[in-house]
Amino acid sequence: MTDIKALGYVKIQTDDIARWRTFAFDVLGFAEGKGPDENALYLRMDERAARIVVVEGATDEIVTIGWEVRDHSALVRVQEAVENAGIGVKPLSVEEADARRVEEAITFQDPTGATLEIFHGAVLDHSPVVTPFGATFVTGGQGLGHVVLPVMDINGAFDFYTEVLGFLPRGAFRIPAPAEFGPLRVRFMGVNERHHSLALCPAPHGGAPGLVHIMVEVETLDAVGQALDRVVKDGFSVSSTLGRHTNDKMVSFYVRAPGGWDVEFGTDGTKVDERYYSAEEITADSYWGHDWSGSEPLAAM
Ligand SMILES: Cc1ccc(O)c(O)c1CC[C@@H]1C(=O)CC[C@]2(C)C(=O)CC[C@@H]12
Ligand SMILES: [Fe+2]
Repeated sequence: MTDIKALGYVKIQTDDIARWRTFAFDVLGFAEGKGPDENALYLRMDERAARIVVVEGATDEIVTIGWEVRDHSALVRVQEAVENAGIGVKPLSVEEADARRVEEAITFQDPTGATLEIFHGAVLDHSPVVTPFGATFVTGGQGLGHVVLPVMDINGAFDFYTEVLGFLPRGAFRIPAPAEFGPLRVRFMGVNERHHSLALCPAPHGGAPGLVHIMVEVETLDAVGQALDRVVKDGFSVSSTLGRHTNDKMVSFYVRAPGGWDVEFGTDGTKVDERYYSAEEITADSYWGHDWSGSEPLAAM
């Protein structure tokens, strides 16, 4: 089993922090947290000080993906595995760990070029999680949600995540491609009961934003529908209509975030019990819905 327990946090950079503030708090309905950077947005979903941190910058991109381990020993084991794979690992300084509200973290680049941080000892904020529209986010042992990364060499990246970091394959979705590419598959991977905490999507990756989407889950269908109402009312672009996925059974919609990637906002995801699970290949992304025809092209990926 992997030492990685969950998707812990993500840090995002945007060149339009004002639009992101509206998107995060007035539209999606995250709770507003506090943190060391006065200009950053701290999106709270639960007792963690922040699950999503949005910082101002010249470009729109994913800055870092934080994966959580149980404790110091687990962190050392992950570090050894990554170094044995020939990848350089750097410990974060005490100041850097403090800023992330974790006890200890290491950082390195994954084969897709994404900056990963492995951490333990998340610092909690015990003040009530007051979301502006009353939604409750589903986190806990299932972590923040999931991230989908674009990757040119899907097979190399999949091998790294499964063999070096110990992610569990949670099925695939074969996508049409010319024969010379060989079979191309979106690969789903999990580390806990959430069906997938990570998916790798065969796609050109020319740099920023380096992200296809981030999924967050709420407890009720009403909270999803109400968020979709606010998305439309505030003029954000719906990338995909409401639908139910065939693998994680989640009912979700996708909205274009400022920065040219999507937020998937869903509910009713299934929980995987590893004792009885084997990875399967889906042949449709959804039972119904998920019409992508209105989607704006992804930013320079
Ligand atoms: C198929 C699927 C199952 C569960 C998910 O959480 C989920 O996001 C998906 C869709 C994955 C993938 C994507 O995000 C980018 C656009 C893609 C490639 C499609 O056009 C179909 C599958 C989509
Ligand atoms: Fe997704």
